[in-house]
Amino acid sequence: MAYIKLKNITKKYNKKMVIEDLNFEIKKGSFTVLLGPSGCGKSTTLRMIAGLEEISSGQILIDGKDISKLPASKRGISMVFQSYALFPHLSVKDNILFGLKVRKVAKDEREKRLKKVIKLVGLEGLLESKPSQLSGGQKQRVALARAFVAKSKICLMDEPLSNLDAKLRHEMRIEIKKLQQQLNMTVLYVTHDQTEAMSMADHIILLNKGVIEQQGSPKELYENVATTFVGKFIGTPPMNILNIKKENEKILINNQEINTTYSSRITDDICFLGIRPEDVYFEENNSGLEGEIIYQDYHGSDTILGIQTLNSNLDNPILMRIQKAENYINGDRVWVNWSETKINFFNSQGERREILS
Ligand SMILES: Nc1ncnc2c1ncn2[C@@H]1O[C@H](COP(=O)(O)OP(=O)(O)OP(=O)(O)O)[C@@H](O)[C@H]1O
Repeated sequence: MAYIKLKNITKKYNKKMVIEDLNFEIKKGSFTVLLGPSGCGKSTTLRMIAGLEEISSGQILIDGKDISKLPASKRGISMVFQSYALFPHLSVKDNILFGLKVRKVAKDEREKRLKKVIKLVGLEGLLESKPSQLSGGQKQRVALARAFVAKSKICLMDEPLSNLDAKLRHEMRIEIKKLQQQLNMTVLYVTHDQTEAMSMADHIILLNKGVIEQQGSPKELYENVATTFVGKFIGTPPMNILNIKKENEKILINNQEINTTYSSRITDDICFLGIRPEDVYFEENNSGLEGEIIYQDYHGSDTILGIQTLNSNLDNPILMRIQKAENYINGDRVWVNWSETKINFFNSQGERREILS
């Protein structure tokens, strides 16, 4: 059963529609990530659930109860912000306990919870420090401790790791996920970073311009792409989206004629072919699509090659991921292909079309 439910949520700022008829459900104890490009309405959605922003229409239900009109303090939700939102003049301890003091939680109980949470997030020895004396990672731990000490069942996190360096961000991802499981919290986490979403989420809701493009587990979004937008958004590097069209019974991909077994099934509405970089391979016998290597992006265990196909004025090269790239140099003429079972087809609107099954 849904624990948090958004029903027909609309949000307008003045006359500008930012969220339009948004519906989704979140399961109790799950880690859900609201993902999408900058400006798509993620923070607005989170802030409406928290009660920091009014909804224009619709309903927000928690455990079956409509909380749309409840003030933020009565919703039983804690929140962690990108900017940490710590009080600079208060110590770590007082920052963490601030909310409990406001709510007049007894001193004994406060101390008990503080001890537990400090151990949980690893802030021992820093209780008397001021935020200005802490690193970014330590400040974020204080913000997490403050959210956890409230013992709310729901925690909303708005890009909490964006201000940290790559290594720390990676460590904190694992820690936050671990803490969420230990505390059995329901987390809704906002990010524009798909790698973060893929590594942390049980469930991803991918937003585009205020509407849901696709939702599901990370695996579902990677392997069962609903639209070209999802293909281009999920995956490092993203899915290759190539032009495909039928002309006099011939199939042209990026303006090159290619032999396929599926040509009879290509209908006029099919406009794009999607293929993951790991599914692209070199064709030894000079068949497939012809192109030129234009860049090599070395990652140690593998290399991403960018291949510009001939006769195409497209900006985007075909990306392929290979294990050993030392035999290739930029400017090499190559032929690439892919297994037909790995192809995704899309119509002119970018929606997936099943034609091979
Ligand atoms: N207070 C406001 N007044 C007017 N427009 C706003 C306000 N807050 C947000 N918006 C607009 O609403 C849209 C969604 O903003 P929101 O901050 O929710 O996006 P986001 O997906 O969280 O983006 P980011 O990742 O950049 O934070 C944007 O077009 C933004 O300009």
